[in-house]
Amino acid sequence: MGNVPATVKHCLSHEQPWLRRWLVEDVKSLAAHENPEFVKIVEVGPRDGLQNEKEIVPTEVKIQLIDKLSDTGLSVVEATSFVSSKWVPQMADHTAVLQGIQKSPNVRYPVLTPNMQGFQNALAAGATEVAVFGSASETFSRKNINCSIDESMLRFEEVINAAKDRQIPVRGYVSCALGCPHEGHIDPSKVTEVAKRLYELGCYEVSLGDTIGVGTPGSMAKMLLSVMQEVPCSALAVHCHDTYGQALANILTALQMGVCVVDSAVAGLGGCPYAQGSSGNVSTEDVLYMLHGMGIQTGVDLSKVIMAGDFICNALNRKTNSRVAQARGTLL
Ligand SMILES: CC(C)(COP(=O)([O-])OP(=O)([O-])OC[C@H]1O[C@@H](n2cnc3c(N)ncnc32)[C@H](O)[C@@H]1OP(=O)([O-])[O-])[C@@H](O)C(=O)NCCC(=O)NCCSC(=O)C[C@@](C)(O)CC(=O)[O-]
Repeated sequence: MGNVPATVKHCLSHEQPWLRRWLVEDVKSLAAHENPEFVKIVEVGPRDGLQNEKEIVPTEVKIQLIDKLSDTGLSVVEATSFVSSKWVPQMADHTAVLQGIQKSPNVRYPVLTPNMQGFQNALAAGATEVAVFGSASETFSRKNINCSIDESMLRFEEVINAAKDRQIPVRGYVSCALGCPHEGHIDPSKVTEVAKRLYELGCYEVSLGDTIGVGTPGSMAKMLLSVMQEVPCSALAVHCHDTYGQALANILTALQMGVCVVDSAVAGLGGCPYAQGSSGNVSTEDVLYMLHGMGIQTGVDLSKVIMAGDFICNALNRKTNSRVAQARGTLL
């Protein structure tokens, strides 16, 4: 058991028979996953990072932010949301943003589409990749997208089928994967069920969201162990908010379990409009610093991301949430 990740040892110490059986069978392949060589970063700052801003951010600022991020080596920059402007006024300029950016051939620009109306608007604006977003919590689903989990799956199925016809890749999100602002604890089996449904409907990647940043390496490991029984690890991403300061530890746990895709936001911007009290996403700068320090490649230039972070923080008149950006110049 010498090579077994610490998180797994911790789980073993809990003596759960199902977990023990699973671990005995699979622990070798799990250990072999330690430290992936390459991690794909999905930059969600322009969408998840800005959607909760009280003051409307000028469209030109959003465009400049995305253009700066496109020049950092990032391969995915989530650009905006085709949701109702009554629900999320900050994303009302989705079409202007998507059409105003300088699209780099090396970068993909997914946009959120909760239903067919959003999908059609996104297509008309020139979107070439979309994302549907579900939840493992019934209450959060109703508050966020105004329908039950089952109803959301019917909407997503329509979007995914329409996207398949046009060969448009669809990413899926599962919110509240480690806790819900309304229901509290969410059972890993519920996360697994929703993730599996999204994957089986045709999402090429399912991002597991700690929407309110309450997870710990313990709950992340338990949740992933459950989800990985139904969805291949290669199709999973983690999306951590940093409310309780656990995001990097949770990401490290996911990496040790074989996850190779991490969502993050430049300058640690963010928060969900339907998850009061949740703080920003883990900052891209801090994730990059950790990954590069572990010898993991990302293809992303940290100093350029820091500059993009400076730009948006100046525009918002805000101090960065990135610890790496704060430390720069004092320690390096
Ligand atoms: C999903 C809806 C649209 C349903 O909203 P609804 O009100 O239930 O929709 P409806 O079908 O009943 O239609 C009502 C009105 O909305 C319009 N409408 C209907 N659909 C659209 C659309 N796509 N775009 C623009 N308008 C739309 C529709 O045209 C109609 O307009 P009206 O006739 O009243 O003038 C709404 O609830 C909504 O926009 N919610 C916002 C959800 C959101 O953006 N949440 C934040 C992102 S999720 C997140 O941050 C979590 C994540 C992904 O980051 C991961 C994590 O951290 O966990």
